Amino acid sequence: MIFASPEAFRAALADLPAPDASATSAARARQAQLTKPAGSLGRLEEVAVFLAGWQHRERPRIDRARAAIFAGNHGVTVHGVSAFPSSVTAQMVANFEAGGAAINALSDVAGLELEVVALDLDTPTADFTSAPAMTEAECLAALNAGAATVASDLDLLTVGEMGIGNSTAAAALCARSLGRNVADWIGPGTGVDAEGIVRKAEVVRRALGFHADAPRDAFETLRRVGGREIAAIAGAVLRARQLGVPVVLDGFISTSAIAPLAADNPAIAAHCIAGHCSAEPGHVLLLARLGLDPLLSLGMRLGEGSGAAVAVGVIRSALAAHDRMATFAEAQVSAKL
Ligand SMILES: O=C(O)c1ccc[n+]([C@@H]2O[C@H](COP(=O)([O-])O)[C@@H](O)[C@H]2O)c1
Ligand SMILES: Cc1cc2nc[nH]c2cc1C
Repeated sequence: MIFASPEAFRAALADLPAPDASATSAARARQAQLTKPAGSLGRLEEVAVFLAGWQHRERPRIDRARAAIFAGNHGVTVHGVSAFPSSVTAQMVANFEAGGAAINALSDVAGLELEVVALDLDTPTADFTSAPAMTEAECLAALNAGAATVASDLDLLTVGEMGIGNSTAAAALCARSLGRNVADWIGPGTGVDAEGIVRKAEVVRRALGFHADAPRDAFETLRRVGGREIAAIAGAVLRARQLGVPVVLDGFISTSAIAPLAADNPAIAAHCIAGHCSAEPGHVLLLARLGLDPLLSLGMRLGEGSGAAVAVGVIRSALAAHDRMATFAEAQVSAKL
């Protein structure tokens, strides 16, 4: 067990490593010498410098990268909060294993090792409108399942999830961690209609009321209104930070996993890139609160790490330019007047 107790998780969250300042400045200096007007590769330049800092090298690379996809089931689905039945979670895990899902195609193209972790699908979390979603032991197990997917030799980790009903858990996590009106965090998820959206908001309001007097730290919030796959993402992101592995986040649900962590330590998102901005309406608000500027905005709202995988193509382009371009001196190109 990497996080042996809730206290060990809290201690890790309180003690986040910083990026390597000398690798960051070496990469920035290299960018200034490459054969292009300063800043002309825009965000690609920032991505290369960002990865240099977290990978501790002037020329970051992606030799080994993993897409970790976590699946969990949710007791809150008894309230009719999803357009699909809970059985789809296990069916989609089988589809991931058979190679037929979007993430299979997209992780392959992006050069990512795909690791699918199904978390106790036969035992949904408790209905969090009337009980904590998980016991302490269950939440700890999920955090550790996430942490276990992070190897120290990974150059990059992308995270994703599959869990019918989890857009309601994500909304509850955001509302409890970050405030705002509950309705701001509610959206169609897999495609519920207007009545479904009203129902989801009512469920989240009830859950916030039920847990109002409970402790508000990250572990308790994940345990009370999160889910196993969401806690696993939180554990993976925190473990990646400890090991110096940069992370690409996916959509609203993946990103919601770090909302409670950010409430305790706002620096948690510093090693994360937002791969994309999902069409789920809360995502744009959540990214702004975390200080994350998404790389892509393609109207995607699938989950399962799909947007993060597509963003890896852009990240690879950023690193290829940073690594392979000639400097003004090498190419004998005249510098700016
Ligand atoms: O991540 C997103 O932005 C996202 C937006 C909408 C839906 N999803 C996926 O849809 C499922 C959650 O939707 P729902 O309606 O069952 O709460 C879950 O399996 C997610 O992967 C994911
Ligand atoms: C079919 C299907 C695929 C998914 N992938 C991630 N969430 C999903 C939800 C559904 C319903």
